[in-house]
Amino acid sequence: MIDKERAPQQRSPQQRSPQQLNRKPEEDVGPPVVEICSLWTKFGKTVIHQDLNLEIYAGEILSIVGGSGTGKTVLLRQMLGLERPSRGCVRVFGEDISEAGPEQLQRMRNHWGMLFQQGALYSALTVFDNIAQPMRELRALPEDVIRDAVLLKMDMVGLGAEHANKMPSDLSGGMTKRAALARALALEPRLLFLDEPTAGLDPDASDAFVTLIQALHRELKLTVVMVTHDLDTLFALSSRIAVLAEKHVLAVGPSRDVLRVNHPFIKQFFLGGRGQRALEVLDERDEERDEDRDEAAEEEPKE
Ligand SMILES: Nc1ncnc2c1ncn2[C@@H]1O[C@H](COP(=O)(O)OP(=O)(O)OP(=O)(O)O)[C@@H](O)[C@H]1O
Repeated sequence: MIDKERAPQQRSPQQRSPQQLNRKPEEDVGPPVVEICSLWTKFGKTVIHQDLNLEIYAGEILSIVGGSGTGKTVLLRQMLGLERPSRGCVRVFGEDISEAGPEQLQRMRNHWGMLFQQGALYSALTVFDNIAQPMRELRALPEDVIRDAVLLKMDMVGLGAEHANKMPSDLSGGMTKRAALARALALEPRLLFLDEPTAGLDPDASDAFVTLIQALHRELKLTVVMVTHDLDTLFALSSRIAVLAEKHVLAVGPSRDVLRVNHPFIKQFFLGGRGQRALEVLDERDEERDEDRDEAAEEEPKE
């Protein structure tokens, strides 16, 4: 039987053209932490991903953007081993998660944290028990060690110990995100997945949460994979942006390079009013960085 998807097909010029932008990080970052190769996802006859490739490197914050229904969440779930692709590989820390059995999957899951947009916390458990839960599941740590670790994680995300016995329903939106982040960091992962981390937060809480993620990324040397629609969050955090369109990664690279790609979705997504405002923030950040660099150069002793 002929596999229609593998057989040569008539394609539009746009599909035939090479990927418009595929930029790796500039510095030498070693092998990818996540590698997605030739991935296809089909639900019935509907093709969501078609020959999709993406590599995510240690220490970067890689953001995935795309129109509604382009398969961002499905891709994230495939990286987490919650769904299997129809075809292709999803390697995380060098192991093919799409081939992994239940035990291997459980072991692999201990190496990453996930902040879900919805259902971030178990509503019937206190903040403390929510954060302790991944540690308790290991069945290897004594309760006093778990207690100290939970309080440390709470401190890391800016949640005072006085919130430990609160129920999730007693927390503000920002505090709920912080508690969920503390839980995602419970097992000291090297890789963190964020699904719409600032969704539902007011602008101040959103800015504060972005600042927290920046600090944790830097201090814990995390690799972060994020899905977000929010341009402020996107530009503030991303080392690189991967744009999902036409069933594959249309462009991947630093924000400025992606913005230059001439594609209708990219123009519409980034260059409307919201995009202009976010770009101004990016410009300000670049200027501040240049000024810091100039100051540092002036302070350096001359030989
Ligand atoms: N288990 C499933 N069975 C059938 N179709 C599914 C399944 N999961 C996802 N889909 C479909 O796959 C497509 C991609 O879904 P996905 O949730 O990944 O999109 P998305 O890019 O995250 O969209 P949004 O930005 O709106 O959240 C959608 O059309 C969705 O209806």
